[in-house]
Amino acid sequence: MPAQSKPYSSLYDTIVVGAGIQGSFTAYHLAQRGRETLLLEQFPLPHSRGSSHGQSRIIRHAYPQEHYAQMMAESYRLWEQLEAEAGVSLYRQTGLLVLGANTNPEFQRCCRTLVKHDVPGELFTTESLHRRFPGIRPYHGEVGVSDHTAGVLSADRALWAVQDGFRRCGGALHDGEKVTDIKPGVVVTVTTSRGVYQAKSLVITAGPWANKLLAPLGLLLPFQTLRIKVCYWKEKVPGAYGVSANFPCFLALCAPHHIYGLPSNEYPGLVKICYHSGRLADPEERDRPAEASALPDIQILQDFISKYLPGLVPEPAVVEHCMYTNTPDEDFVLDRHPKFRNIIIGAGFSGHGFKLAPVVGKLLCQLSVGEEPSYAMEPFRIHRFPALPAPAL
Ligand SMILES: Cc1cc2nc3c(=O)[nH]c(=O)nc-3n(C[C@H](O)[C@H](O)[C@H](O)COP(=O)(O)OP(=O)(O)OC[C@H]3O[C@@H](n4cnc5c(N)ncnc54)[C@H](O)[C@@H]3O)c2cc1C
Ligand SMILES: O=C(O)[C@@H]1CCCCN1
Repeated sequence: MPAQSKPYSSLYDTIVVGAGIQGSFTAYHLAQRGRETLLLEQFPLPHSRGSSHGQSRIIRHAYPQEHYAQMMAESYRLWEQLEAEAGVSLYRQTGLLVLGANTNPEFQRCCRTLVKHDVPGELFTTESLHRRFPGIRPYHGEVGVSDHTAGVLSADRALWAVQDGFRRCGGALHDGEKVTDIKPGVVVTVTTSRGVYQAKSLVITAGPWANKLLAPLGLLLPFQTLRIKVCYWKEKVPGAYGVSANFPCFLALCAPHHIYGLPSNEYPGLVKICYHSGRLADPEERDRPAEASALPDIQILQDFISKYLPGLVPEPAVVEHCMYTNTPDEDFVLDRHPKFRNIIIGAGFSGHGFKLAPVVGKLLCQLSVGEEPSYAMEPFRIHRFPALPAPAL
């Protein structure tokens, strides 16, 4: 049994299910407020089966949607606070370049939020873009806008730091302990592979497993769980696309799904470039071989690299895997269960939730303690989905 566990059937203030970045930050905020909190994780930590593992994630102010752009100032502050508390560096500033046609509405919305939030950056014409970033060829005459505040978060290290911070505030983290049953009530009863616990509120942050826990609670959210290929591409001249050469992160606004990249850093000589989509996959069978008709994501990336990034070898050198849990509008779900109001759901982070985890965790903590959330929650409500199945309870 973990050192900090309470006896069988102990009563906690809050139980958080899932120790990915969102559950870990939620638990950290709860413990910082002195709430007795239990964080349960099905796999031994660290693990690479969900969405929060790996070396790197982009952090940026450049968002087309105002509701995310306005959370970023606080998110940067909370990341900085965690770095100071943990005594580790989690963020490296690299800047980010958004590439698109100047008529692209998403590109224009990004430019507007950057101006509105006074984010330092520059606009690039097709010509000035190529002059400033000779490694990029704007193949279809794209223009660019940069966000100088953007950079890379060290994902694995961040996850460890927040879990460590949670424990230092007195929180109990049980890994290798799967939640198998949830009984709603004024006091929620949670059964796991090792015991039974009770809490006044429950937060479900189970990533791609969210619907597996929600279905027995009469709720199926319209999530698509996707397996994403995390591809690294070799530089023809080592370091040419590296952080030390001031190469930025980039986000190319391509149809139907964006392509994004991070400068070479974690694996020297290799640049991370991925497609912002993947094939449908159950997280329990993530690596089951694809059907012949599977998404041609690698070919799409090879084609992009040949056209736009001539200094890279257009063959992936390393391929890793990670899960997205997408909502139809790619906005998160941060809400109470429609029937069981002391059960809070944080899910559907749609491939862009890591940078916002400090604020997401704060909002889920506020919902679970019954406080008014610090931001307008409308974009994240469950009732935005029209055809929810009627709760079977
Ligand atoms: C390839 C890739 C690139 C990305 N790039 C970026 C980026 O650049 N910037 C950015 O901001 N975001 C990015 N994201 C998105 C970000 O990583 C995710 O939004 C975030 O990690 C989601 O975290 P989570 O805690 O919701 O899910 P997870 O990390 O999956 O955590 C859920 C946890 O719940 C546990 N769990 C599930 N069921 C149970 C159960 N029954 N009992 C106990 N535990 C359970 C799981 O084991 C898991 O550990 C990217 C994601 C991927 C996959
Ligand atoms: O959240 C981000 O910044 C990136 C953008 C591109 C897709 C993956 N996530």
